[in-house]
Amino acid sequence: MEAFFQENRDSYIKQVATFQPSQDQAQCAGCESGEEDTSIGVRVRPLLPNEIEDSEVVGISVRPEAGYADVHELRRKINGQPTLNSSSFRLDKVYGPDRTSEDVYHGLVAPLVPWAWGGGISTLFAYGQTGSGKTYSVSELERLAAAELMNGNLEGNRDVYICAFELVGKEAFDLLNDRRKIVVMEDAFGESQLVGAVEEKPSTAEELLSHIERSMSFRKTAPTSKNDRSSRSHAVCRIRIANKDVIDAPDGQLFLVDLAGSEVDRDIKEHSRDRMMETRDINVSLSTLKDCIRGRAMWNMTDGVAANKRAMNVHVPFRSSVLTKVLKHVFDVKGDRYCKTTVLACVKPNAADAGPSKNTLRYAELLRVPVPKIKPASYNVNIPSTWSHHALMEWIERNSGSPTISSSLLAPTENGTQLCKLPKGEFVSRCLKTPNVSPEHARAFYDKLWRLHIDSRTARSATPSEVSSAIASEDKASPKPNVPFQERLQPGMIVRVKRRLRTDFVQHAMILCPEGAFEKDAVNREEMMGKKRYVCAQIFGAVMADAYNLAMEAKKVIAAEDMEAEVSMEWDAPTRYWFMTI
Ligand SMILES: Nc1ncnc2c1ncn2[C@@H]1O[C@H](COP(=O)(O)OP(=O)(O)OP(=O)(O)O)[C@@H](O)[C@H]1O
Repeated sequence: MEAFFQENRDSYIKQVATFQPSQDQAQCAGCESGEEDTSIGVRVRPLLPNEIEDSEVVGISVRPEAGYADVHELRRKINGQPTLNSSSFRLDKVYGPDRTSEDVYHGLVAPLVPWAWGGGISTLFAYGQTGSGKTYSVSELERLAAAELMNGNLEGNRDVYICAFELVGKEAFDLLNDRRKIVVMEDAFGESQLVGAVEEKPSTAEELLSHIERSMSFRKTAPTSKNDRSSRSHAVCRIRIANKDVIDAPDGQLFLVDLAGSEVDRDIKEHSRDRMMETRDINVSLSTLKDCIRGRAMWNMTDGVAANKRAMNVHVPFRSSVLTKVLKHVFDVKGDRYCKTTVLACVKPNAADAGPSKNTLRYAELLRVPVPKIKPASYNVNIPSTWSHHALMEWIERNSGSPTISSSLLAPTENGTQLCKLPKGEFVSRCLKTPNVSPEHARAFYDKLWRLHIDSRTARSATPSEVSSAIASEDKASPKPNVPFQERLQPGMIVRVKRRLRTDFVQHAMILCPEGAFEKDAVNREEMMGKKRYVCAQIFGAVMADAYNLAMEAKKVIAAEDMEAEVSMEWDAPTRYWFMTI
């Protein structure tokens, strides 16, 4: 085949230069977009000086406006004549050899940084054939992301932490600590932890970059037939961002993952047994990763509604490889945090590598989950995902308590779905921009919207009357607002206890009955003591922020004078916790 290619080289170059896509592809430009939280792009690197010296031929062309990359192969017809066989692949973003890393960053990667800064989880994966430019691209993109994170243009006070590790087979090694072995474990809350990993806390972009560069120098490399310094591991750089303004907000996380290069069978024939096993492990984990990214994108697309038949068929096998286990929170559909994921497929431009490039692009195309053309659901006051920007503004103005949270500061452009996806830290920070809004108020309002959203998702299969009655009961006004608090005390009421009685955990209690209610002389006893006392069940703070446990077994007698205010809490069946309402 090599001889056949060389004989027809000039004709091949001419045909590639005059390649015309089919009419329907040319017209398809912009008609279909991928799932908005997952974007897939491709970068074709330029021919390298040594490849130009060897007179290698370019076999990939790009059509960035239409979103296509075309791979051209020379085939022999049955009559022995050469013919051009072109395969076209559609992606969200396409970058040709003349595009810079800055172009790739601004077009594809930039949204990940503010998302993580606001408390969300963002992940960039770069994958492709060995020698296709993954490490080159990821290190450039890391440099640009580090500059944006640390240049002080992003709003709010944050602490930035970095850790870097590589995954080789089933093992993990710390790239910031002399490649010491670390252990990936799932903790009691089901979160993946890196036991023994060193985390650095840089305070400038230069410091952050120097940690990234140091980690790269420890990475395991080996020569392959396509790259003298091929990375034989998946390198993961995790930048954790702690919100100093909203202490209990979950940390934002930015993962930058440079995946090990995939090799095709013909390139691994010369490998030793160990190298063959290593390559097999890499290919298996890449295949699992594909299933996970695609499964998660499909789940997001269905908005997690289990009643939806499509969602029930979604399987995300994140436990099948160490790589996806480490990134569990990105793929676990039971997690309650929205994630942004970007995949950069890297390909070589060489005609000789058309086969592997087609594999990379086919894989990339598979990750794209086209958005089905569904008629948007009509507006429903109880379903935030149906709210337009205007309806959302009105809802915020009416339901955010006192003082009213400014809707234009909280949701300047968002609609209901977008606001529900906003990470908690970002939501609370935006609320705090309204003067006199306290962090507790902001958090309670976040919980109110989130609960409405969860209720609307779980109750979509219920009848409309069931849904509206469940939600209406949440917004009930206090029945006797003008009667003094001490005179309204009654069983079932939740109260805040005065500071002097509080322990670290107990600030609230539910009144069960007057003290001695079951004794014959109950009334006399109350009169004798001259003050009302109640048997109360204590309410403890739960592990989740703003959540509480009612401990019926932990009873305490509390005098009415030691109770300072009524507190409104709601029972949340899905989480089995009590939550404070406004
Ligand atoms: N966009 C680009 N512009 C210029 N040179 C590039 C570009 N992308 C990659 N290169 C060069 O191509 C070579 C291979 O790139 P790199 O090592 O990043 O490949 P890789 O995909 O990470 O390979 P492996 O999987 O084997 O580690 C390097 O010499 C790199 O400098």
